[in-house]
Amino acid sequence: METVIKTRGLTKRFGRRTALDRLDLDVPPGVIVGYLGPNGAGKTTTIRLLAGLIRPTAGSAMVFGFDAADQYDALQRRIGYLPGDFVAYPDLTGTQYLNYFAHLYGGVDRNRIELLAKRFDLDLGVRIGALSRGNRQKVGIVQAFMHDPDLLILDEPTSGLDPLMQREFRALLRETRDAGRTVFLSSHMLSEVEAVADTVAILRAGRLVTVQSVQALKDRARRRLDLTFADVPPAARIHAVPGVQDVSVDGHTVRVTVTGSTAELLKAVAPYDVTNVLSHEADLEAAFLDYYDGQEEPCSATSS
Ligand SMILES: Nc1ncnc2c1ncn2[C@@H]1O[C@H](COP(=O)(O)OP(=O)(O)OP(=O)(O)O)[C@@H](O)[C@H]1O
Repeated sequence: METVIKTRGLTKRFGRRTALDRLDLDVPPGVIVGYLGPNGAGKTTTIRLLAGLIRPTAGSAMVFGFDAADQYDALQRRIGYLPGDFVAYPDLTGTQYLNYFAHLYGGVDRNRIELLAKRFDLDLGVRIGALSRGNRQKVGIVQAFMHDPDLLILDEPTSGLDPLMQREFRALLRETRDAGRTVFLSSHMLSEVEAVADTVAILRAGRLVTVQSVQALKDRARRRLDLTFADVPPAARIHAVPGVQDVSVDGHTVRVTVTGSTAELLKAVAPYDVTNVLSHEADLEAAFLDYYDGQEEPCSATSS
């Protein structure tokens, strides 16, 4: 299977500042990758490298087997790019602006433009300068998707969109993925990508910290459990179970926090006549913040 994005030792320095440090990343076709990291982590730098807008200081970024920095012409039609700071010519209407890009792409199905605009409730007859920030962002979204590219590279795509439009946008991403396209989107908010991404790659201070499936991230996240017993077991018995923390007893109910699988805990308490188990949502945010704030060390992970 053709690898869509393949970076090796991809590095970008601005003067003495290393914005991106030896990134090794493989993205297969037909997935949505959420590229996450705190402000200044290097997300936009990576995206600009992949879109061929800046040249790496070292290493390489290959997209569909072409060098993103040197062979952009071969890639232009296959990539849909939405910059984080989308600005368009304010004096043009949406239609004029999109027609201009459609021409650059060598022609685009007008119907598709109309459908996308309608879907996002965007009036293409209005001058871009007169649109609200969210509506300008929608022009950028239509521009990125209108030529039905094989790869979407989207920098903070939902910024400025209201919740209804964010939901519509997520639906569009899923359809795009289900049609076999690949989506690479950056965000600094886990909640934004959790709902839609198959894989998350987490970047911190220019280094890739981890690449894993959203499911794997959930599986290793902390989860709160309330266990109710007819016959409460000794707290020490529960404390002894690997991954268990924060044990508190309230009458017949024992509250615990478990990291990873809850199977060991359930096995350990089985002899004590459990009458009820209440499992709260896994705290994905906490697992994610561990990566953000340096609890988890960087690795040179490669996704598959
Ligand atoms: N053109 C530039 N000149 C100098 N430094 C830059 C330039 N572009 C980025 N940087 C620096 O590189 C680092 C990474 O920036 P980048 O914009 O890639 O981060 P980011 O993860 O996209 O952050 P944010 O979430 O705030 O958008 C930052 O320290 C930034 O100041």
